[in-house]
Amino acid sequence: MTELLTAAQMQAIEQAAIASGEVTGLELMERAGQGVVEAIFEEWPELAQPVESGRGASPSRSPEYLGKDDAPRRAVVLCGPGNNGGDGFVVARLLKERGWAVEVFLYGEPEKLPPDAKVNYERWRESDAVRPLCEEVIDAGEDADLAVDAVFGTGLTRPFLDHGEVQSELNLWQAASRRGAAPRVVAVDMPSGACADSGLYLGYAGENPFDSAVMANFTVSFHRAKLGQFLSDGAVACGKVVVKDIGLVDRDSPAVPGEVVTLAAPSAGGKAFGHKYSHGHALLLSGGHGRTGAARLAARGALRIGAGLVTVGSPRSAMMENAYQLTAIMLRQIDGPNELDQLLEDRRINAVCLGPGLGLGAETQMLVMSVLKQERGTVLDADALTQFEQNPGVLFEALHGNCVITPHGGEFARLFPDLDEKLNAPATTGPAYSKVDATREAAKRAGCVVLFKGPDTVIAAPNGCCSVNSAHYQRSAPWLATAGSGDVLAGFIIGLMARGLSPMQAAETAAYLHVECALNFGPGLIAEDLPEQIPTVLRRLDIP
Ligand SMILES: NC(=O)C1=CN([C@@H]2O[C@H](COP(=O)(O)OP(=O)(O)OC[C@H]3O[C@@H](n4cnc5c(N)ncnc54)[C@H](O)[C@@H]3O)[C@@H](O)[C@H]2O)[C@@H](O)CC1
Ligand SMILES: [K+]
Repeated sequence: MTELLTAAQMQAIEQAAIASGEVTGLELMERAGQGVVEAIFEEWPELAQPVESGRGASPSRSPEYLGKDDAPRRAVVLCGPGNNGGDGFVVARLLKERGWAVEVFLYGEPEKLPPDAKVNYERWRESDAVRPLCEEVIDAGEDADLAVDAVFGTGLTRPFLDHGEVQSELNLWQAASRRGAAPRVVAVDMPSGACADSGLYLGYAGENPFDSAVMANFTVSFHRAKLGQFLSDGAVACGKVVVKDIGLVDRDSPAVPGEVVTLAAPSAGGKAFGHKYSHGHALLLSGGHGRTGAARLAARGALRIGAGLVTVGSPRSAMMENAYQLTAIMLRQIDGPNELDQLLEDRRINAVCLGPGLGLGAETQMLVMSVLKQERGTVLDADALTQFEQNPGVLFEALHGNCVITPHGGEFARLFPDLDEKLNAPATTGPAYSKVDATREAAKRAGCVVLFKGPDTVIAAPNGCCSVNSAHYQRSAPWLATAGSGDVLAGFIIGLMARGLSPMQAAETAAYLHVECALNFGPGLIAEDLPEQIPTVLRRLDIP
């Protein structure tokens, strides 16, 4: 797991390091600029060679040593009014020291630059010009190898909509550069205009920022990745995230609590020992005739992920339909809450999932209430959530600490309309309200773990623990958005809860493995394929 930082957390770490006397702001800025340059050449080693050379040119050669056929590499560097701009001046200088031809543009007034950025501005000005940020960037950049976006980083507080034509040009370059037809775009810390906490582009009310805002081929961040690089638009706009160490140490800062982590491969698992009952018994409730597939998908997920026993509880109308299609999974007839209560007298059934395909109506509400009374491991998904659209408070009162609810965007809006409104309101000031903020508030209100689905799945517990399961960058699996995939996720969670994982651990592990299953299968995936990937995925991750 890696910690993701908000802008405030990063600033607190930086300030503490400077206050301790270990390092100065100027040194940090120099390391940040060095980190960017290092990352550029690691990502694109060919840029270390002068144009047309290819004869073993040294990356550190200065222009006077270029061969007669060699032309220097060219960059445009766009600097902003804060320390992100300061990093940009360092990058410009270091590239120039490597023999590059560099043109620098500044958004803002030089005399207002913060002290460290001003020092680096002046160092650059000793030998070179700085032009105000203007459309000429486009002409200057068209034949360049590289465009460096150092306009705004973690300090963005309001929309950056000025110079829209320059931003959309950077946007076009990052797309065209993949075909080798334009300069590559590197963002320093964040693509400018996107909020480092929420990933939202500020000021794009109802518009698609991906048409016109800055997008990068890759983004170089410092010390730790930022939340906004994994959430919402930010997870698309960064292109890829490289984190460079600038010599800071983590410190607990009571002023800015709230650690959020990205999930890594789980070590939990271990079905190596024990009786089938010691791995728990999960019950999943099926919908009626014609609506049974969702529960079976979830049940298959629960069994594959290692629940000792899995039972589908089915109404009479769907018994035959379920019986034809279940083998290792057991089947019990359950008509209504009384029969459910009777079955749950068997205390070995330690985890219950309901919602997928269950249908809407009074009976669903009674079944949910009946299960919640039992305080057993419970996962509520789909219809079991939508059922409470009119009276979410009733659900929140009944939920307890041994539950996980797994809303997608629509279900989240039904249960938490005010949080959804805040999340989807046009972001105009930074740091903007994020999916992490919304999920944390939801978990507190619901009194249980909330797993808010999406390519940026956020999981939060009522105590504030929070993680992001990102299906972006090297874990991008767009084919996971397929019918029934959420049912399998609910099944994975309940299977792990049956095996004794805590609700938070179960939700995190299931979410991680769900994406791994999709990656393992690849395009063409349908929900039925997901549980079948579990054996390979567990073997690959060395989970016995
Ligand atoms: N925090 C750290 O530890 C380090 C930070 N560094 C760099 O410093 C950056 C943060 O610097 P800053 O806090 O100065 O923030 P930024 O450089 O992101 O810019 C913020 C400045 O611009 C103003 N501003 C915000 N939105 C604006 C808008 N839309 N239009 C006009 N002005 C606007 C703010 O009032 C502030 O003065 C990081 O992203 C990183 O690149 C690095 O130098 C190294 C270490
Ligand atoms: K930037």
